[in-house]
Order: sequence, then C-alpha cells, then structure tokens
Amino acid sequence: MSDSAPGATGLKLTNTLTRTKELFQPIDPDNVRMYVCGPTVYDFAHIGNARPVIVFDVLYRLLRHLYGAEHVTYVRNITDVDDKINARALRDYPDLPLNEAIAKVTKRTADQFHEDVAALGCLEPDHEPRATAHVPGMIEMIGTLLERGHAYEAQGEVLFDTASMPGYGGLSKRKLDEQMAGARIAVDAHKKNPGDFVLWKQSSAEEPGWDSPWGRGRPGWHIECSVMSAHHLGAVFDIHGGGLDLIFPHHENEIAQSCCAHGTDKMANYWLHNGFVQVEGKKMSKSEGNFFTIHELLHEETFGGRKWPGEVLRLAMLMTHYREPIDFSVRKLEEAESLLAKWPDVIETEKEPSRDVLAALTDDLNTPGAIQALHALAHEAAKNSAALETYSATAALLGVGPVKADISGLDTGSIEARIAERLDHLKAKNFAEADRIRDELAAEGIQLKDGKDPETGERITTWELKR
Ligand SMILES: Nc1ncnc2c1ncn2[C@@H]1O[C@H](COP(=O)(O)OP(=O)(O)OP(=O)(O)O)[C@@H](O)[C@H]1O
Ligand SMILES: [Zn+2]
Repeated sequence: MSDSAPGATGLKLTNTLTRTKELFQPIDPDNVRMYVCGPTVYDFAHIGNARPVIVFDVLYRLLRHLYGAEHVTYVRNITDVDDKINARALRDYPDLPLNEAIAKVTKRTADQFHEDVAALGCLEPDHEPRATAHVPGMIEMIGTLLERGHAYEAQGEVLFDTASMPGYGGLSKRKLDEQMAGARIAVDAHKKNPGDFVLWKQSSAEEPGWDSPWGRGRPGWHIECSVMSAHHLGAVFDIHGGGLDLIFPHHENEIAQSCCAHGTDKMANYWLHNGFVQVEGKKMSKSEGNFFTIHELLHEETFGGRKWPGEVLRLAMLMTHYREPIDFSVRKLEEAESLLAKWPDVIETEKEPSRDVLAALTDDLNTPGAIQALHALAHEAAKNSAALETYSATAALLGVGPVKADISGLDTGSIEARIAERLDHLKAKNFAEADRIRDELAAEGIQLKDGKDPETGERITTWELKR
C-alpha cells in the first residue's frame, strides 16, 4: 500500500492484529469509524482508566484533522450491566428495589466519569451507547450465533463455542489447547471447552434480567460491545481500541462473536492497545488497591499533598508513548506542570498546526515527540506572532496547554440571561443576590470577569468556561 492510496494520509498505527506498524487506510474516508471500550460504571475511574480515554481522544482529534471533523465517528460505550454493579447497588442502597438501586449507581458513576474526563480535556465521543439500551440487539445476535452453530445452551447459560471458530485466538495469538492447560475443569464442567464464554446467563428473581428465548436473564460483557459497535459503526469498521488488558479475553471474544454472527473475517481492521499506568512497576488497579481516582487527583490533596489541574494530568499522560508503561509519580506531574508554565496562552487561530508535530503524531501517535516539537514552538511563540498562531493551532490539536474549553454544549442563552440579571442586581445595589448568581455560575464552571465599556464607562461582564 502506498501513501497515495485513497484515504491514506500517511498515518501509521501499530496494529495488535499483526503486531506491526501499518499505514492506516480507512474503509470509507468520508466516515472513519472508531470504537473504544468504555467504563463499567460502578465506581470512580482511576487515573489508569483515564489513559485510554486520553490516548484515543488524541487519535480522535488527529483523525478529525486528517479527514475532517464531520467525517469521523467515534463511539465509546458505557457498560451498565455487570455483576459488579449489582453488588455495589446492594451495598449502597440496601433499602431500594434492585433496579432503582442499580439506576442510582450507574447514573452517579457515569456522571462522575463525564465530569472527570471533561476536566482532562477530552472531547465527547459522537455516540455513547449504554448496554441496557441494546439488550434486544444482544438477544438477536445470540440467536444468530445459536442458529449458525457457534453457541450452545448449558445449565441455564448460552455459551460461545470457541471450537466452532477456526480462527479463534487470532488477536491474542493464544491457541485453544493453551487455554486448556490450567483451566478449572470442575467449575466449568458444563462447557465444551474451558475457553467457551458466556453470552447469556439466567437471572434469579433478585438479579436484574430481561426476558429472552432462554429465560429471564442478562448478557455477558463481551456481547455488549459486539452489538453496540455494529449498531453505530456496522459489522466491520476501522479502529477498535482499549487498554492492553482487554486483548484477552474481551477483544478476542468480541471478534469471535461479531465475525461469527456477521459472517465476516474481521471486526475491525486496526486494533490499538494502550499500555498500563503503573505504581511501583505494577498495573494500577482497583483490585490491588494501588489506585488514585481522577476525582481525588483533581479535587483532593491525597497525591503528593496537593491537587493537580486536569491539563497537567493530561500532559503527563501524553509525555509517554501510548504503548509504553507509565510510572505514575509526583515527579512526572511536576515535569508536566513546569513545561506548561513555560508555554504561552493559546489564542484563537485558523492557522494549520505544526508539520513537525503532525509528523510525530501520524507516526503511531508519537506524543512525546509531538510535545517536544510543541515545546520548541512555544519558545518561538513567545517572540513571534506567526509562531504563536501555529503553536495555538497545534496545542488545540493535541488538546494540551492552557486551552479554552469547548463551549459548544453550553446553554449560552441562559448564561447571558443570568449575567444580565446579575448586572441589574448590581445596579440596584442588591449585592447578595448578585453574588448568589455569580456563585451559581461558578459552580457550573462559568467564571465572570467584570470590566468597563471604554466608551460609555458602563460596567460590562464577560464570561469563560474554566475546566
Ligand atoms: N492501569 C491501567 N492503565 C491503563 N489502562 C487501564 C488501566 N486499568 C484499566 N485500564 C483500562 O481502562 C479501561 C476501563 O476498564 P475497566 O472499567 O475494565 O477497568 P478495570 O480494568 O476494571 O480497572 P481495574 O483493573 O482497576 O479493576 C479499559 O480500556 C482498561 O484497559
Ligand atoms: Zn468492549
């Protein structure tokens, strides 16, 4: 394939399917399609969970730059069916009916997740499907897998028959017989092969469930992503991403289900996986207890005795290549903060981003190289206004630096109406009410700046969104 192939932009990505860096060529350059596995919403997200969100946000921004913003579709799901959610609901709301308790846990966690990743400068995906809204699609896909001889029923479960798929294990390069060794045969006696995984399982009266041809039950985790990705992106799409730990079994099983249900030999053409955020050489994870939540890093003083701005956390994450491990440390954050402190404020500009930065990013998202080039440009930008514009366009492309937040989702009419109301209160010397409005807006992240109109001398108030 050459750089002049249709849709080729020179972007190269390391594809886990082939373990090589490949030239990216979209199926349809008018609609470049990417799916990233999102959070299971039962608890605060930790800074390790933030890594795929930030990494794929940079890839999303880059694709939008290369193909045009309206030619990229990014889907990141929310897993709101999971036994860990049920357990949390029972623990936190023992007096509520289970469905209500689950709804409370998932709403609380998803809202927190959105707040956290917005503070890290991440754009919202184009679609954010929730598993609970796609159960009929899952039942349909499981039915197809049964019909086609890729699944079987046993002891109230529907299981995927891994032996029915000759290419099973192609992503993780695991062979079925390797999975056999070390398998707990006694526990899994109802499975034909130990690697067979659950598509559907029956629910007891106390567990959440949906009616299905196999009784009232709930879907397994893997089928959720196969259905939600096909719904928004089709049977075969361009990029599928997530953390390294998802290669096996989650992504392997997504591929098995999707390919066998749709009769395709691929689910996505490029599979990208980010490395781990580690603490003292170990994966940061909830089960190890060695984690820091995004929320506490932003708002509490538990890590290094202070709070850390979202911009610093984001830059620190991008200073390491996405496939490498990151040791999460105070030093790393301080390094990012001192870089940011040297960079000028970003200005509005239509200018193209720096070619050096683009060259780094299109080389398998080389963000450390991009940051180095941006730093050199920031130095220039302090002296020269053309460089300031290029620097600004480049910082905006990466979503780093003191970038003004995206206000496109805000109700600006309501903000302006409240500002006008506050000005009326100030004129009437009704200061308490004026302050109340200012505080209310501040709580929404809207910061007011009072000034004077140079001609009339009248008080004017402008606002900006603080991340
Ligand atoms: N330490 C980490 N570093 C980088 N990515 C991570 C890390 N831990 C989880 N992820 C990624 O975060 C995303 C959300 O995954 P998920 O909700 O399953 O978290 P998790 O694996 O349950 O977290 P934990 O391992 O702490 O229980 C996935 O893409 C996963 O690969
Ligand atoms: Zn998934």
